[in-house]
Parts: sequence; C-alpha cells; structure tokens
Amino acid sequence: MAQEPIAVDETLIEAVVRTFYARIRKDYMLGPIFEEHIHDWEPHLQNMFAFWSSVMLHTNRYNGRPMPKHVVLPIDAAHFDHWLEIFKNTVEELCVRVDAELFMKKATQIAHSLELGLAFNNKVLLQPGERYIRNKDHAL
Ligand code: HEM
Repeated sequence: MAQEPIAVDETLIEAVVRTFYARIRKDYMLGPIFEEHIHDWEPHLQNMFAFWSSVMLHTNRYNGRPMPKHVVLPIDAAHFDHWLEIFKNTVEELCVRVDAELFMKKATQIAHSLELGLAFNNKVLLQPGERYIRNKDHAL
C-alpha cells in the first residue's frame, strides 16, 4: 500500500537537521570543511532549524544570508553532489516519500543557486546545465 503523506513539522525538521549534520561531521570530504568554520555546533543547528522551517513551512524564522558564507569555501560541484547525497539518504530514512521528495526538491534548488553564486564569485559565469569544477578549465 502507498505511504500516506504526513505533514512536515518542526519536530521532523529538527530530526532531519540533527541526523544530517551528525553524518556530515563524520564525512571524509565535508566534515573537515564544516569543522574548520563551525566551532560551536548548537547555535549552527538552531540556525539550520530556522532555515528549514522557513523553507518547508514558510515560517520566516530564518533571516540570514547563506550566499556569503558559501562563496568563500573551497568547494565545487563534487561537494554539492556529495552534500545532496547525504541529505537524500537522511530524508529518505526519516520521512515518508512525498516529504523526502519535497525536502530534496528545495535542497537541490538551493544547492544549485549556491553553486552558481560560488562560480560567479570566482569569476566564472556558468552556462545552463554547466557545473562548477575547480582546476579544470576554471581558475581556483
Ligand atoms: C558543499 C556543500 C556545503 C558546504 C561545504 C557547506 C558549508 C557550510 C558552512 C561551513 C557553514 C557555516 C558558515 C559559517 O557560519 O561561517 C554553512 C552555513 C549554512 N549553510 Fe551550508 N554548506 C553546503 C551546502 C549547503 C546547502 C546545499 C544548503 C541549503 C540547502 C546550505 C545551507 C546553509 C545555511 C542556511 C547556512 C547558515 C548561513 C547563516 O545564516 O549564517 N548549505 N554551510
């Protein structure tokens, strides 16, 4: 029988965020980048609850600016793909399918816009469908 959708709420968002960042912190590729920038994790997690609450529930609880925080990081398409893979595994484990799909749709859109901004900040104007890959034909 098909799974029934359940409404996303703050409790589910908190579980997704806590599980996701626990995995990120242990990840070989992304863990060191986060640990270098985040020294006190609880405020970051609280900020991420507010962010996902605003994205998924339109609560306006988040009023930060993610772009400047990301354009300075040593990341490219491979990091975004890996971030999305860990996020996908997390939401597929914790949410019913429709909710997992909605989380993924939003995460994929935001990751894409962060990648465009990151490329632009590194003087690369990505064409539609093009990915930002460092050390290929783009300068670091
Ligand atoms: C390669 C992928 C990513 C890496 C390595 C990364 C890394 C980071 C780091 C290190 C911070 C903390 C920055 C600081 O406080 O100095 C941060 C903040 C944040 N990230 Fe990411 N991130 C990635 C992708 C994403 C994606 C895909 C999203 C959204 C779907 C996202 C949303 C945010 C938000 C909302 C903040 C908080 C910004 C603020 O209000 O200060 N990140 N990220």
